[in-house]
Amino acid sequence: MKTFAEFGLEPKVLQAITELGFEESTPIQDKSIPVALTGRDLIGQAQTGTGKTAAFGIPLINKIPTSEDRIVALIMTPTRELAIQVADEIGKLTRYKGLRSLPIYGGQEIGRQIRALKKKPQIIIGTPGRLLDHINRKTIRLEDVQTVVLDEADEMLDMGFMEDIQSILKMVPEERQTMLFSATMPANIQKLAQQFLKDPEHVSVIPKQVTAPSIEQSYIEVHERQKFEALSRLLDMESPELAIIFGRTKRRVDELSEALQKRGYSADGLHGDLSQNQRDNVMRKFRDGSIDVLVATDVAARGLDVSGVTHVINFDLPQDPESYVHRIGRTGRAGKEGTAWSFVTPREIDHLHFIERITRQRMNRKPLPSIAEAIEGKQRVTAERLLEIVQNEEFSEFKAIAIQLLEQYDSVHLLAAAMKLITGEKKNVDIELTPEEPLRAKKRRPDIRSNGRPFNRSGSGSSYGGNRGGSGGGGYRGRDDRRGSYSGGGSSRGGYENRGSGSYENRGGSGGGYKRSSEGRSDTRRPKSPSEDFANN
Ligand SMILES: Nc1ncnc2c1ncn2[C@@H]1O[C@H](COP(=O)(O)OP(=O)(O)OP(=O)(O)O)[C@@H](O)[C@H]1O
Ligand SMILES: [Mg+2]
Repeated sequence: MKTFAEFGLEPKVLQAITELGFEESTPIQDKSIPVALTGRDLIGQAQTGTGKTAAFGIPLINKIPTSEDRIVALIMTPTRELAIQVADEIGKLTRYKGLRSLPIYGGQEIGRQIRALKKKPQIIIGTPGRLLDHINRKTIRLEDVQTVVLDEADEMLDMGFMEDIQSILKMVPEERQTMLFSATMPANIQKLAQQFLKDPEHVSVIPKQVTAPSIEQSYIEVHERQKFEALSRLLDMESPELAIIFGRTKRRVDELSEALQKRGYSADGLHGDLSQNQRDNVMRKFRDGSIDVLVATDVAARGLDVSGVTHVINFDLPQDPESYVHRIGRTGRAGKEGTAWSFVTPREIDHLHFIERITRQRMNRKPLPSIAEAIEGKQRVTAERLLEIVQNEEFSEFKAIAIQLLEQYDSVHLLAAAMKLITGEKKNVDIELTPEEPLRAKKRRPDIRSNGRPFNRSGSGSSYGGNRGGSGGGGYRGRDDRRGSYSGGGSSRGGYENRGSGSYENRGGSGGGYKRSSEGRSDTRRPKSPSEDFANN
């Protein structure tokens, strides 16, 4: 890995990077920053949590002159929360350079955005719907834009933003640099790339598995009606620092977060039907730790970076392997460890294996946590809290009473009673959730080995289309075959580039591949469109 000083960046940008605490570049930064600095178009793919934001943010910021007072850079994201977060990171990176950046997203009062736009930001980070709104009102002009970034490009397509993106990019001069970034690059991205990118360089840092290696992945087979009990035992057993629980629908998220609150967990829900104020509040509480469980639809699956998320739980399995990859990628970020659990109903086992095959990562099968394990987990947390106080806090005002009590009672008895008090009783409330239909495995099983179309890797320097691989090779090999990791084990060539054909991101095309067209989807899939979970972007 390189130090950032080796990229020849402006001192003020370097200073901001140092302040963020980044010592070395991550593999995707290593590969894409030099390419992006030349002004070339770029398609960047790397696992979740490996610093793609800075990979496009740093070169973008580096090239904007401080004297600039027009909008010269545009970053698009699929969700509002992600726009806010990316704007925040860009803000930190421009701190010493003194550029102005502004998030523009649906749900926020437009007048407020118009006032902020009068301060002449050079960088806009927005969701497509609201951006178009401003373009139509002529409160945003894109005729001077020189750099466009589509973060989570595949998700924007999946959400039906293709037309919006087309309309937006028509307003941007053709002489520009365009970059696409995501951890997953399904085949439909080619259409977007062909239309909007010029001879892009493919920068891919993906080892055999597209999921981040630092995430331990397990599943529990449960019946639909056992799920809530399983969840509460799992939370007790594991005692996450922060956890994100994904549910399939908004109703599910509402019911689940309410149920968790009733049982005494500090939880709240996030989905697209909440007002933006509510959404902001929930995210703020989760980021500052005033709640420790975030229950969410896939609106939270992409890009969100909250430090301290130790656990991701798929209360309901996601429909798409991509979604699985992104959901679990909310943990195990920036080289940290993470744990992902998925609940699978007996009828969904095939679907789980399908996800395993596509992601080339086997999940460990685990039994339903027992009541004893749940209790043990809670006791462990109590003991930790107690020791924390013993070691780090002042409690001398309690000593007199402690001595008095010890004269009358046995110390083990006393301590056990105190622990019982701290742990608290589990609130015994009956919980009933509306059952969700099981997901069904695809009718036509895609065989990822027979449809190999390797990406051109970084350095080969050409676009999609050429370089088609044959079939065979590169099949699923199980979890012991991990190669290459974020924390830098193994060289990037050996680790990331020598996959056989048939890799995850190259499905699609004709025959047998994992398709994203509607015919390929199970009919239980809920439509995902801007009007659904991501309303009013
Ligand atoms: N060079 C670096 N050194 C240390 N930490 C870094 C570095 N670059 C980025 N990070 C941190 O890593 C975390 C993940 O970065 P980021 O959100 O950009 O990941 P990502 O690749 O975009 O993930 P996703 O696919 O989930 O969107 C952030 O907290 C970021 O500040
Ligand atoms: Mg990201």
